[in-house]
Amino acid sequence: MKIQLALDRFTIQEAIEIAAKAEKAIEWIEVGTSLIKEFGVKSIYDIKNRFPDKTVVADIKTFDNAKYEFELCFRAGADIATVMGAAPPVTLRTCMDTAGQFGRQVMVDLLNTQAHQQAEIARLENIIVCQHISKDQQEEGGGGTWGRRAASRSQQLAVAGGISLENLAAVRALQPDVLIVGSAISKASDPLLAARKIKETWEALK
Ligand SMILES: O=C(CO)[C@H](O)[C@H](O)COP(=O)(O)O
Repeated sequence: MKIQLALDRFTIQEAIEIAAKAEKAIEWIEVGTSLIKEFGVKSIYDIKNRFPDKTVVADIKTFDNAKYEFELCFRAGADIATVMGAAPPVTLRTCMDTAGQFGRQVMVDLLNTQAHQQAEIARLENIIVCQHISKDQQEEGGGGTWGRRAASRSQQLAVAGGISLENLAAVRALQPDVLIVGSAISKASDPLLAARKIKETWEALK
């Protein structure tokens, strides 16, 4: 299991400082959608530049204009960029093609996808699918559940949305490859300790 630290609603400098604190206990760093919207692809560039050995995920949540947006992310140094699974099939194909040209990867966010879209996505090879309970669903309270692992063995499963020590057992049952954790680490008084506790608890749940 890898931890992807999601950095949202910070300045670039704050995001770098939090990632630096948690660095030893996380594998992937997500440049959150909010950072990309507020500061542009400079946020991706600065974070990859500071953490060249980490896998950097640009959570751009592409829905259209896939080639342009994915090229922006990859040229800025992202190893992985995200696309919404509810986007038109041509957009998903273009993301896959663009990632292939750069030797990078695609994460497909299943938020609000319909069954027929999930079935199409399950056929894609070598992607990361993300089961995601959105911020709005979290804030509304109790809305949304994480789905199950897709059929394709070449796909990795990531799970996101309000993950904390309290719901780790439920998340563990989904057998994800990647745990996307934001606030539970980034808002903790000691982000390194918070990330380590998640890892230890995860191991203890085996
Ligand atoms: O994609 C996201 C928001 O759109 C975040 O990465 C995700 O929600 C993780 O943050 P948190 O653990 O605070 O929910």
